[in-house]
Amino acid sequence: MKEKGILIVLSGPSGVGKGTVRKALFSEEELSLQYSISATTRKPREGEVHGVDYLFKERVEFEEMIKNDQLLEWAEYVGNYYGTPVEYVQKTLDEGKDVFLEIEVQGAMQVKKAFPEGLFIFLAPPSLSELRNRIVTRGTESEDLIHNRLTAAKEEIEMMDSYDYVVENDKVEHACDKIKAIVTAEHCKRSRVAPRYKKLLEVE
Ligand SMILES: Nc1ncnc2c1ncn2[C@@H]1O[C@H](COP(=O)(O)OP(=O)(O)OP(=O)(O)O)[C@@H](O)[C@H]1O
Ligand SMILES: Nc1nc2c(ncn2[C@@H]2O[C@H](COP(=O)(O)O)[C@@H](O)[C@H]2O)c(=O)[nH]1
Repeated sequence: MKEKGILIVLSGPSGVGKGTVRKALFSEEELSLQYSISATTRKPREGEVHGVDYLFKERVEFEEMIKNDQLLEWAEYVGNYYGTPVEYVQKTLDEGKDVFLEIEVQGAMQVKKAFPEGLFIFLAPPSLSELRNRIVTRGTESEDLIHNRLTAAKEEIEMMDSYDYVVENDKVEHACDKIKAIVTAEHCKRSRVAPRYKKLLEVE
């Protein structure tokens, strides 16, 4: 039977740099990660593309997905729904490929229940003032939404102990190198090489 891929979950407060670090990680060919595109009812930001950044849905469409059990997890975050389509995740893991989810904390905790064997990484900001600075500098959110996201951030940061690893995003390259090392080590830990050696020893 084919060895399953690893389900990698990256969480962290809005603006910490999850998307930026993810893009850096995906340029690392040796990791060969598959990105799970989330569904959301949030309106697209300038430059965001349906089917690339998100599957943009109306609320009724999203609620249909919930009703039809099409989501591995979902959460309401700062007034919008976000969720992970289950079919892609299941199919890709079964093909032996690693799947990468970039999701907030409530959803990550649901995934942990369904996939305790997943690899859970929390990306932390150097400080709350730097977090605020990053959301403001990105320029995608109104002052009200920045306030709401920072309020959610404080609750999210309190949950970081529930993750397997906490990585500080001080510099993108450093955070990326650390996550790469974590994923590589996880592969070594789960490697099928070990049973192969056991078989060799039987022959001896
Ligand atoms: N290490 C870093 N140092 C300085 N700026 C950073 C760093 N990482 C990301 N940024 C910047 O911070 C802003 C937010 O980054 P990004 O959009 O990747 O965050 P996010 O965690 O994916 O946010 P969200 O959850 O809201 O989608 C961007 O302008 C990005 O360029
Ligand atoms: N629980 C889930 N959270 C998700 C999913 N996709 C993205 N997210 C997280 O939502 C917030 C806000 O995202 P934004 O794009 O509006 O800034 C952020 O923390 C994302 O990581 C998902 O499928 N499920």
